[in-house]
Amino acid sequence: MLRAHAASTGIGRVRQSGAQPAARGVETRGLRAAARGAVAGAATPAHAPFAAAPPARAAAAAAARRAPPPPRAAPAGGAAPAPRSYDYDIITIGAGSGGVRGSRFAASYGARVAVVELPFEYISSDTAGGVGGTCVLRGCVPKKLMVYASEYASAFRDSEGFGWEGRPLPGHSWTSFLEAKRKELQRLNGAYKNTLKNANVELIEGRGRVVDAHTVDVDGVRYTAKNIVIAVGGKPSRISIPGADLCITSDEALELAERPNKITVLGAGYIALEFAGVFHRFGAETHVAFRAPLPLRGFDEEVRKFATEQYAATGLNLHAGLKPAEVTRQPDGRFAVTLVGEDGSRTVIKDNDQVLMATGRAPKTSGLGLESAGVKLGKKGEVVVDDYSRTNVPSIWAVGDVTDRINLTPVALMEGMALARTIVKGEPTKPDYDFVASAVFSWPNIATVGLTEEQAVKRYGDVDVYTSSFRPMRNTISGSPLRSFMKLIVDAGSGVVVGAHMVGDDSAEIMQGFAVALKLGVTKQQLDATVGIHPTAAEEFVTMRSVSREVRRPAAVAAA
Ligand SMILES: Cc1cc2nc3c(=O)[nH]c(=O)nc-3n(C[C@H](O)[C@H](O)[C@H](O)COP(=O)(O)OP(=O)(O)OC[C@H]3O[C@@H](n4cnc5c(N)ncnc54)[C@H](O)[C@@H]3O)c2cc1C
Ligand SMILES: NC(=O)c1ccc[n+]([C@@H]2O[C@H](COP(=O)([O-])OP(=O)(O)OC[C@H]3O[C@@H](n4cnc5c(N)ncnc54)[C@H](O)[C@@H]3O)[C@@H](O)[C@H]2O)c1
Repeated sequence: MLRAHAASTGIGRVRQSGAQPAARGVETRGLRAAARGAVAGAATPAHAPFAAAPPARAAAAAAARRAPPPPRAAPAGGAAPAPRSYDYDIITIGAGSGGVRGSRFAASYGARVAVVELPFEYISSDTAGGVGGTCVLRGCVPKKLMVYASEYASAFRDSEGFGWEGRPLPGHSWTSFLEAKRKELQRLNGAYKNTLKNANVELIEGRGRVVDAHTVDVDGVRYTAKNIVIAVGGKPSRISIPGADLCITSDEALELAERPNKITVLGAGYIALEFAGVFHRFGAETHVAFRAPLPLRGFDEEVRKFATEQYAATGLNLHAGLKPAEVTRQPDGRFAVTLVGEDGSRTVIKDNDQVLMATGRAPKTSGLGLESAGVKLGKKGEVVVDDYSRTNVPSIWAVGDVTDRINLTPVALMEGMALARTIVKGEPTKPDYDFVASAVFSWPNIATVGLTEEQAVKRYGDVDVYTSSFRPMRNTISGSPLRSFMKLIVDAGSGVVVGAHMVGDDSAEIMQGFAVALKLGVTKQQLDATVGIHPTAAEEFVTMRSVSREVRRPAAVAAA
């Protein structure tokens, strides 16, 4: 079965069948389902915050476009007197995961919707972006394509143990890969535009800026809307050290004209470890430098330790407990990175072709006009929203990374869909953040759902921990030293599984199914009663019979 990324689903996947283009086929299904919802919504207009007009009105409104409206008094808090009619029911700024999904669903429920997006470029800036957003154009998709490309290198090496001969390894053309990847991104960008068109969402290309509680400016043209949705996502944030401007970010790492021979990655979060894995598998001498004793802050402590051992076993160079101090250009054009330890000691990593700064991302709110419209921003510049994604200005809402809740595509999709229901259908819907699974597509993969052991102990006090570390069957004769690790965390009181974690091949694929089980409240007993699929690594999750650790709260605390 062929699987491809589909415009319709944000990050969903589609079966390719028949002559119908994959993205289209699924979109039709999605829209049909959504259209059914629209009929249901239309039957109860009294509950809706506004009466939705036929989509044709949106086009007419756009055609009758407009000199800037006369200035309105817009006191902070958005309490400006509302005009009698608006160009749109909803204008969304940003056509990424959250913006596209929310707009599409809102339109399917009958709202007049427009979405504003910057023109397409591979590398984003204040003036460039593209329909599809970060995930599709410079995040999940191109990153995963790079991961796939790099995996062949270790697969070729491992195949020798199984009798495949043919040293040296086949050569890799970076240029052909880059071309293929770019073509795919262009296809996806087009598919997403079609998705919007088919859903009757008007696309306005340009840079959006909020003027007041009901007005958006796009490169000098003003549009009014009953509701404004901010879905502008985030951008890489550079730490302020001398030579920061010499570093690349994830945007550029996806677009390098040549494969680096040596690279240093600063930071040890998702992006750092995923790109480190890619370049390392491609054969680059790869260094990862980070401040903490272990990478992947926020992950289960035991998982962090195990993953660190595995990263080291692949030959990745890890530099723990070091702060980046400076990046300089050497006379030969390459780069030197200086790191400083807590004790003031200095480590210099020389001769890097690239230095990747993967030190986090920041909400893209500067210059968006939010403060002058009275919208409250947080410390990182994130838009502060309530449980329904509403800001302190009642007609302005925000979804996705710009709100800095859980910065993942499926979460942005969920928030967009919930918001469409809230605004258009008049059914206040909170996104549900329980048991959001995620994966780090590093070498090896890490996947997780639910609580870490540390969080579980804090929440439940008495916790049973089941762990298993093993050499996967493939690696018994492939020669790869890599092992896998699985961990289940059980609330000892109820027997409910509250956390599942894995380090190893296929862990992202395996964890998706366990996320469903945990979301439904699976107990350890029910996992034990499940028959495994043999021989797989996944079966280990249903065959961990002996408890590795019983963590119990101190008697005094239990008695209190
Ligand atoms: C390298 C990388 C890898 C990632 N990998 C994964 C992964 O594997 N899995 C996962 O779940 N998540 C991943 N993410 C995170 C994921 O990409 C984001 O969580 C997701 O894209 C957030 O969607 P969004 O709608 O909030 O914003 P975005 O997708 O960022 O979309 C925002 C859009 O708004 C546009 N915009 C910004 N300002 C304006 C303006 N003023 N006017 C008009 N348009 C504007 C931008 O051009 C952009 O298209 C990754 C991120 C990165 C950077
Ligand atoms: N596979 C996925 O699902 C995936 C992949 C990539 C990104 N994402 C999302 O994007 C978000 C951003 O990813 P990210 O890796 O950029 O962020 P992150 O928060 O995961 O990691 C940032 C890293 O930079 C370090 N850092 C921050 N400030 C620093 C400083 N001043 N000096 C030195 N180090 C510093 C942090 O300690 C951390 O190691 C993630 O949190 C995740 O939600 C998800």
